[in-house]
Amino acid sequence: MSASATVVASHGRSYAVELPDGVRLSATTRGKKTDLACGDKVRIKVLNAEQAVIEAIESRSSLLYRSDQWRQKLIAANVTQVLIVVAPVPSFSDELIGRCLIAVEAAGIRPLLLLNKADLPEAAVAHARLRFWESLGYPLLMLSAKADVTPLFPWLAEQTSVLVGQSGMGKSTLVNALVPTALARVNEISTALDSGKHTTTHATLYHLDDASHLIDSPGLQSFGLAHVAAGELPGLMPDLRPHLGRCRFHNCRHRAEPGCALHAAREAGLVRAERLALLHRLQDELALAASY
Ligand SMILES: Nc1nc2c(ncn2[C@@H]2O[C@H](COP(=O)(O)OP(=O)(O)OP(=O)(O)O)[C@@H](O)[C@H]2O)c(=O)[nH]1
Ligand SMILES: [Zn+2]
Repeated sequence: MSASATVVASHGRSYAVELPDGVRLSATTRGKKTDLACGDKVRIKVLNAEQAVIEAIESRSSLLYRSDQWRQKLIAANVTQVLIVVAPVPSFSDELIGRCLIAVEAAGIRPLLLLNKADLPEAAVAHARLRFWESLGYPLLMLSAKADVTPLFPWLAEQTSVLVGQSGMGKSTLVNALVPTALARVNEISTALDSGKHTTTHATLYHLDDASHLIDSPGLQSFGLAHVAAGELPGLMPDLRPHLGRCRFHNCRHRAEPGCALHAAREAGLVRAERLALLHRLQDELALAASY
C-alpha cells in the first residue's frame, strides 16, 4: 500500500514516519541516497504494521542545513521558523549564532533568538550580549523553560518551528514543558529507531496543535556554511547589507581591495570588526572546500 507521510524523526539512516491518521512507522530509504530531514513530506510503501519504505520525497517549502566540505547535515525541512536557543550558562557562542542566522537567512526562514534560563543571575549579562543581534533586527525573547514557557506560545502558533542550539542550552527542557507527552514520545521513537538512548541524538517532530509543530534537533558545536555561495554571504548579513554595491570594484571581496565600502563602514563604526572577520573566515572556508 502506498501512502503520504511526514518524517517525524531522523537519525542517520533510520526514520520514523507518521501517517495522516497519526500512526507512526519506522522507515528506511531505498538505495544509498538518504537526503531526508525531519519535517519532510514523503510517499511511502507500507510493509506491515511497523515498517515502511520511503519511495519519494515531495518538494520542500524550506530546508535548514549546515555543511562542511565533505557533507551536508540536514537539520529540518518545511519549517517556517527557527528558534535559536541560548542560555547564560553554559556560555553561548556568538560565532555559532552568526553562522546559524546566515543559514536561516539563506533558507528564507523566520528566526527567533530565545534566551533560556532567565532565572539565573548571569542572565542580565547574556541579555546585554544578545542586544547586538537584536540591533540587527532579529527578535529576542527571554524566558525560563523551568518556570514558564507561556511567553513562547504566541510565537509558536501556526508555525512549524525548529529548535537549534548548543548542547545544554535547555532545548529538551523546553520541549518537555511545551509538549507534555514529549518524554514518552522520545522513548517510543528511540525504540523505533533502535538507538536505545533518550538524549537528543536525533531530530524529532512534535505536534503542539493541528497547525503548530515543533522540531527538536541535536545540540550543535559547529555550523558550516559550505553550501552558501561566497558572493551571497554579505547579503545574508543585515548589518553589511546596506553598504553593498558601494565598493569601488563591483567584484570586491571586501578583503584588501581599495575603496571597499564595508571597510569604510567598519572604520566609521557602523559595522563591527568581528562581523567582517566572520565574513572573511567564511570566505576562506569556502575556498578551502572548493579546493577539495
Ligand atoms: N536554571 C535553569 N536551568 C535550566 C532551564 N532550562 C534548562 N535548564 C537546565 O539546563 C540543563 C540542560 O538542559 P537540557 O534541556 O538537557 O539541554 P539541551 O539543550 O536539550 O541539551 P542537549 O540534549 O545536550 O542538546 C539541565 O540541567 C536543565 O535542568 C531554566 O530555565 N533554568
Ligand atoms: Zn568591498
